[in-house]
Amino acid sequence: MVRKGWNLGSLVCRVGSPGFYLKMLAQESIVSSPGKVILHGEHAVVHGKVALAVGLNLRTFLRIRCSKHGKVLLNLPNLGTCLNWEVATLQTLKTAFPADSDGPKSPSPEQIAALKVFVGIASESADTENLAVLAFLYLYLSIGAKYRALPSLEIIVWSELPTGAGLGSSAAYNVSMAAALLMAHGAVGFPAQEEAESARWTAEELNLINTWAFQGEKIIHGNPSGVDNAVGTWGGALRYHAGKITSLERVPKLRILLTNTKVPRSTKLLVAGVKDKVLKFPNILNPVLSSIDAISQECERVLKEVNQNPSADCYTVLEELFDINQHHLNVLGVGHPSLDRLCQVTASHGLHSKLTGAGGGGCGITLLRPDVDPAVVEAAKQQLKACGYECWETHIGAPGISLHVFSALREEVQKVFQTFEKAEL
Ligand SMILES: Nc1ncnc2c1ncn2[C@@H]1O[C@H](COP(=O)(O)OP(=O)(O)OP(=O)(O)O)[C@@H](O)[C@H]1O
Ligand SMILES: C[C@@](O)(CCO)CC(=O)[O-]
Ligand SMILES: [Mg+2]
Repeated sequence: MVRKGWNLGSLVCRVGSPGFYLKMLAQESIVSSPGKVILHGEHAVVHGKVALAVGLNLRTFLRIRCSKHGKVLLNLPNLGTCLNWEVATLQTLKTAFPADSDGPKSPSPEQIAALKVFVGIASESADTENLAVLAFLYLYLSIGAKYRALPSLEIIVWSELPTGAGLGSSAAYNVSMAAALLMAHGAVGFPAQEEAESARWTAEELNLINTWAFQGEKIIHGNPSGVDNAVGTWGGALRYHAGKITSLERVPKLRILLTNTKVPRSTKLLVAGVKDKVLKFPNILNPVLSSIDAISQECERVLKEVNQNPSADCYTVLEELFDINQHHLNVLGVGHPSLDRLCQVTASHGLHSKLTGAGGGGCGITLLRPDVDPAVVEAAKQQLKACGYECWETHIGAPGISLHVFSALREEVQKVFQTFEKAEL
């Protein structure tokens, strides 16, 4: 099957032909993955409960160039980080990443320790920004061990998402990285360009991308459920339950006001805190997790009803579910005064909010009814901005991992990559 997939001159070549991968070594590709909003189920989903999550119309873009200069360049402008290594130096880590015929595996403590020593990160460091470098190295070396090659690469990752704010920035990073590295090894092909600006992979290839991305999330989240990388891979609206992913068909175009409290926090530490609390108070908190599970399932039922015959009662139920879940998340210990303030401000305008993602600061979501008075929304936004928060209306259901033709990217995104065109090795 002849496919296009190139940004430069739309090189046309036959996937799988010997010349195909040689051309890959000289060319570049740009992929992107969406952020996400969890409607219900954050934290409970780590403990086997149902979560409902949707793709967000803010994306992380990754440009990969295979080259022959014998180096690996990792440029992360959102973190102000730009690192490069000789491939020969990375080869020294092969002992921790032996050739492996199996598929994706969880990072071992020994591999993490070896990577931390290699990068020079103190073992007890909780600095989440370093985790991006560890996640990249883990994926580069593990996928290289699987496909028996450590290619010379230049990778730049740039995101529209606020990092560490609960919108799945780590998952969008890991999904984009997994897709790009698998492409570099020819483990996933170049999808037919259905639309001018992006293209998508087969179900089997998406599963492979998602499974590798999940390994990267284990480095950044510690004990992730997998819901975030699932949304980053498939996009749309998903029901996630213990690894089972169900696309929610025809989810209504819920109007959501997204608010970033800008309070930094670490998903890894928040997830670990909830686990410790559940272990300490199982009889108190397991019922809370079960109640959140029921909230997710009731929300799913109501969303279907909204589709069939939208009524005011449906939105009243959705608002009540937001309120109940927010209280449960406070009980789990992942609330924050900034999120309480967000809920109070919107409640004073008759709107209902809850945190989204790991909590502890970061982002909250406010449900907007289709017939809400725009003046009410504007008044709430002004008051939230006066709190120092950033808020914007968004729509949900963005597409998952996609391959882009450079010329079809939004000009702003093109400019970002052109800015780094001359990245020094
Ligand atoms: N564009 C990016 N460039 C480099 N690293 C990134 C980028 N986006 C996310 N990361 C990595 O992910 C970390 C944030 O992940 P974390 O899981 O704590 O927050 P989140 O994914 O935004 O929120 P949540 O997991 O609650 O949805 C950053 O500290 C960084 O290590
Ligand atoms: C808090 C959590 O449930 C969602 C973070 O976006 C963690 C996870 O599921 O990996
Ligand atoms: Mg994350």
